[in-house]
Amino acid sequence: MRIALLGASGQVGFELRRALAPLGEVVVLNRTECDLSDRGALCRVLVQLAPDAIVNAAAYTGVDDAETHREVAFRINGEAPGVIGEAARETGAFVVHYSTDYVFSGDRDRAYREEDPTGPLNVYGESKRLGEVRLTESGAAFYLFRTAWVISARGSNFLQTILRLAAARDRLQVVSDQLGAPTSAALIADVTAHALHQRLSGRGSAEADGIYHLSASGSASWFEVARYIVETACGLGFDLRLAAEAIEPIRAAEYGQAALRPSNSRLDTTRLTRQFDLTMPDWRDGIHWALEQLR
Ligand SMILES: NC(=O)C1=CN([C@@H]2O[C@H](COP(=O)(O)OP(=O)(O)OC[C@H]3O[C@@H](n4cnc5c(N)ncnc54)[C@H](OP(=O)(O)O)[C@@H]3O)[C@@H](O)[C@H]2O)C=CC1
Ligand SMILES: Cc1cn([C@H]2C[C@H](O)[C@@H](COP(=O)(O)OP(=O)(O)O[C@H]3O[C@@H](C)C(=O)[C@@H](O)[C@H]3O)O2)c(=O)[nH]c1=O
Ligand SMILES: [Mg+2]
Repeated sequence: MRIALLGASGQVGFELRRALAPLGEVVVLNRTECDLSDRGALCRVLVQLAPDAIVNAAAYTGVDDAETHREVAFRINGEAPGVIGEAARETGAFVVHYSTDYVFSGDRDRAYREEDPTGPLNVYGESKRLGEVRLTESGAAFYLFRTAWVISARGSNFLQTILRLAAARDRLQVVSDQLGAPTSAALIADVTAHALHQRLSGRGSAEADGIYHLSASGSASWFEVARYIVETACGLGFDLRLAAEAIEPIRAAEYGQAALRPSNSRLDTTRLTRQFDLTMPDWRDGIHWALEQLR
């Protein structure tokens, strides 16, 4: 079994290197070998390698930056998944790709299901939605995992940002009108490996290919998540200036960022847990684990 891995230096990609290793030979294709913004090179490298599976964890993830870098975000997040899909169809490879809660507008009052209509509020979300469409249209066999609020002990994410700010400041304002479930990169990688192993070993059927929502269970606002991070870090002995009680809730409109974000980012994981016989752990477990790793 040969698996081509794109985006191995990212949060999810790093964990995938570990999680996919028992499935076979993992061929890491970094940006110099395989730039997702170079259509021709991407297709050529993948066709030449002819792997059994292509796992694409590479993406343009700067949500605010994407507002002013629309073209590059669309090339990497929108067009590249189509190119990967075409190469996969040509060589018979199975594709794993990732998308985001930001494909939704967030105006529903329940967790989003796979078939709910999309309606991105920002350029990043629009570009990721185009990637979903392009991969689907390519005719390749795929799992597309929509995840949300990725955290990890490495890389750039909300957990790292809050720890950095908590070490330097004694007051912090965090938005309390956006709900979701922080999901650890390790969980995403482990679920991917489990699902891919079933599919490639012939125990998973092609009828179950397609889109799955993959997030930790439970939900909270960014404000509640920030308080949990600081409380837990203090309990684990981190040296922080900021006390959890000194974090104040504010509304997103007051915080003011370049890109709009959905107020409801909750994903319904019923399809995933039923299909692969899984239980999604609470979001707090992922944060706790990442903090223990950092300690
Ligand atoms: N982060 C989050 O909160 C969420 C992420 N997702 C999705 O999950 C997936 C993984 O995200 P995450 O691990 O957080 O991403 P990261 O931002 O941590 O990593 C992105 C990866 O993509 C690579 N990359 C970026 N541009 C290119 C390019 N032009 N050619 C080749 N490689 C490139 C980066 O390489 P380099 O190191 O060289 O820059 C890096 O390895 C993505 O599809 C993302 O959209 C979904 C929901 C939430
Ligand atoms: C650091 C900070 C953030 N915030 C807010 C801003 C924002 O609404 C929220 C989270 O901040 P971030 O910059 O981490 O959010 P963001 O980069 O939008 O995170 C998103 O990334 C992309 C890639 C995804 O796909 C999404 O699932 C989601 O994880 O917290 C505060 O209110 N105060 C603060 O001090
Ligand atoms: Mg960000």
